Amino acid sequence: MLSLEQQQIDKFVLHPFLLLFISLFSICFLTKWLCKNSSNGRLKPPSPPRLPILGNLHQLSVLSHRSLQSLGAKHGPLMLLHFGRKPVIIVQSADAASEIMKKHDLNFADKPHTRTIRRIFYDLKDIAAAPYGEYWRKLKSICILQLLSSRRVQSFNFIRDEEIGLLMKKIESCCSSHLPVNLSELFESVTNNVICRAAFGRKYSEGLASKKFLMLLRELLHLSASVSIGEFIPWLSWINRVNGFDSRVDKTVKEVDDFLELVIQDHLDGDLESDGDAVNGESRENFFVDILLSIYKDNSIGVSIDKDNIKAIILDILAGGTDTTSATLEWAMTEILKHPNILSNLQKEAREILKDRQDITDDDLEKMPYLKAVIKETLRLHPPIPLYGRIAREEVRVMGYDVAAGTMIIINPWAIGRDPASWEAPEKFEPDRFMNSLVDYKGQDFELIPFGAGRRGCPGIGFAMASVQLVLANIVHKFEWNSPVGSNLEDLDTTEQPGTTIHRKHPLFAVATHCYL
Ligand code: HEM
Repeated sequence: MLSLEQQQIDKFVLHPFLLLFISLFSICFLTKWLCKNSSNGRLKPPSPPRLPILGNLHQLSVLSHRSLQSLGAKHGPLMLLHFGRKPVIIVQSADAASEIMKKHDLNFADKPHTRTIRRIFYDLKDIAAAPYGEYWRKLKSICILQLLSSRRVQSFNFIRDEEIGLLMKKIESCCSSHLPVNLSELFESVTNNVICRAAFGRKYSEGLASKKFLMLLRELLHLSASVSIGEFIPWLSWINRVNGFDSRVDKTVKEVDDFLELVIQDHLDGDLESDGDAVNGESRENFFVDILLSIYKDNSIGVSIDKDNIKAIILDILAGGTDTTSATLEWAMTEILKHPNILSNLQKEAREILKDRQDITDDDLEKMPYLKAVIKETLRLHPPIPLYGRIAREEVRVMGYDVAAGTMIIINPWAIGRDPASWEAPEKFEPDRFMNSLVDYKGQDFELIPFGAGRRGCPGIGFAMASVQLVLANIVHKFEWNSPVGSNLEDLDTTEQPGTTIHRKHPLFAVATHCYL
């Protein structure tokens, strides 16, 4: 007789036929899984099922960073999608981003572009879309060493001071008439004025011709952000010809080119001083157009640059620097107003440093760690460019998966900034998390990469941050803030407007209740 114990053990001892069946079933399952995830012996990243023709395009909403985050939660931080038939790898964790932009940075140093980007940026003669190579290297070094070096950024301090002074006056006049301030509009205009004065030596915000240029710039940004279905499903390219998109691009490109041609000619002829908004007495060799023209004239960098190169670089700087900076200000102020304790911490920090002084200097900013923490927290939760791309130049293995040459890579800094694997309470706006932390946004810490990283990382961080810090410090120091009648600051709407740069859907209005000017 078998003991009860022995009988129970026997229940778990498998019959040899059952064992064989389970082994065969496992081998079949494994082979099927491997076949699905590999081709020609290559192991592909996990991938959601796709539709014929569309691939995974139907799974993307207009706020693609959000749809990709949800898909990534199911399929992992490195995921393969298909846009039409085009394979696209989505990167959504700090580790995966570090593999792309640190370990294999050289291999992923090419940038994707659309047909519209090629048209707008003079056949990729700019910096941001230029293919990796000698030409891009030379332009990037002009950008880092000459246009956007910290010395050059400092040399524009007087422009920032003047423009922020004007901004304060506009807010003050709303304050005395108890009118709500359209902060979104003011942020757009101050960042535009600063960048135009640095680029051209004058601003383009007043007068008919200037306003037209601003509208053109807005249209250009809008068009360059539009990705048509024909990019991924080539036989549908005709749609853009029929719906008027192509002719809209042609018209805007022509008008922007005419405008830039005039600006360049003015600078070549030395006509700048005749303009009403010209910077009085400021040495002209500081402005971006003049620096580029002197390189063009002496042919001093080893590759020749022509007028189209200059126009493309200037457009890059205007397109890449204006919208992103104003979006950062908009989101920072939205979060500050939503969190009254953060506003009062910022005011306390500024007022303790300034005592009875009114004007904030660069030295004061150095002593404002809480302000810097608020800006980092803003860029973590609201990176202005929530998705940016790279192209694999050669086949390479990333996190154990094979990535074929030519594959497009999309990095999602928005999802990475909210990844619970990197951040505690990721959805909360808590600047204090940065107070005793060395994590920074300069491209070394892959959990916070709003400016990208590696060779193609943003060269404009110093330029952008100089304005963001000074505007925010002044706004919180010089005014008390409240919500417009009938609304509550804590309930401020944070809906996003789709685009390459993510702004608020609705402009940010607030009431400046007390002014310390
Ligand atoms: C808050 C403001 C800004 C943000 C969030 C931002 C973000 C970015 C990002 C994500 C990239 C792509 C990085 C990559 O692929 O790794 C980039 C590239 C670039 N940015 Fe910025 N940017 C800002 C301000 C500026 C400013 C003020 C300028 C110039 C005045 C500028 C000029 C450029 C240029 C020229 C590139 C192309 C670099 C290359 O391809 O090598 N950016 N930026």
